[in-house]
Amino acid sequence: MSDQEKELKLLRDQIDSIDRQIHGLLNDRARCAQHVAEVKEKYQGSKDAVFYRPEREAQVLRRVMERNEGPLADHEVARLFREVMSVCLALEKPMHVAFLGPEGNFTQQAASKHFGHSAHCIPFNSGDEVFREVESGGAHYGVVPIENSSEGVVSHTLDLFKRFNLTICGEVELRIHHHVLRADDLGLDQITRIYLPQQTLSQCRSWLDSHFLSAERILVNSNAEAARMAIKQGAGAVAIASELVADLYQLNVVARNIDDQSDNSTRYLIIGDQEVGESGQDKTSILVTVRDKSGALYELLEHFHKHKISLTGIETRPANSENSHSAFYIDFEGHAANKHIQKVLQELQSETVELKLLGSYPVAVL
Ligand SMILES: C=C(O[C@@H]1C=C(C(=O)O)C=C[C@H]1O)C(=O)O
Repeated sequence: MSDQEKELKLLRDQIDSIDRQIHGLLNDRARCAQHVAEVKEKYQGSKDAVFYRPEREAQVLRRVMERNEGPLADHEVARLFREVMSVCLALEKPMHVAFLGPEGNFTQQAASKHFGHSAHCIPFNSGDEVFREVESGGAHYGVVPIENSSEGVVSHTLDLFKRFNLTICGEVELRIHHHVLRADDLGLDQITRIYLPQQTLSQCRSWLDSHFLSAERILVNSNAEAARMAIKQGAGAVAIASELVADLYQLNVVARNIDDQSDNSTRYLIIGDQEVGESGQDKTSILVTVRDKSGALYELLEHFHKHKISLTGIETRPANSENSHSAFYIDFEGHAANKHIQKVLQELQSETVELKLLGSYPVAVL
């Protein structure tokens, strides 16, 4: 055995022994999670037991990142623990998660990022269908896009909260990376047709203008459909889509990260029908309807200012009523169980036409 082989053997023996310990500890953890499930069932009943606890998962992930001393990067260890919790939760109860499809899109990536790969994620054709599936109990949770950093708010998603009585249980932030994909191996040569959905065009327009101004742009319903069309049309056709779509359809990535904003990202909401406890770093979302009058928004926001509560987002939506009312979706820091926040909610309640608490949930960790 050479010196190198001897040194490698010693290190690999060490790795084998560490793997045995990790393996044993993982199964110890899984057994604990099974016991947790038994306790939940014992006290809540097997029909009403709430297995997924977003606040606890956020705390576990935050703690993992805080105590991490490397050499593994914080987000890498957190990603590993995300998957460990995902398999443990699946042992307690396999999670069914509805997402705004089709398969392979960024919302699916957001769902996997949030729930890990042991959750069973099912695509639906519209936000309405996702909400309906969760409301009817067909899925435990749903994942829908709410805001993109370059395109702004997805107002259709916001409006669904008026129609459905579901709560927000969490949020996910996903970095969006678009690539140029094609079936042949011509690289960036001879591109005549580009298949892409409208929102992808909005996010990559400058890059496409400067590289392929003369190529025809054909709008399709999703990045996955763009890939299918690029394959079907063959020579000269490319799709703009994600790495996941490239893998799914076995396409070559011929240009990477063509997003006009290098930090292009989308925020997604996790919807469900449970109240989430405090995690220590939470957000609350409400929908308020007020009578139209000058200074109405000012008066509304005054309450937050008075109690020193930071807003993280506000959107105006038509209130959909014959009276002259305006509706606002407001996100702010803090949990509804907090006395401070309860004060503001009480004040708003007495001054608004309607106040709907959409939920308090942990600030996105990963
Ligand atoms: C184990 C629990 O159930 C689930 C699994 C978790 C985990 O694996 O750490 C954490 C929270 C829950 O989603 C728990 O509630 O503590």
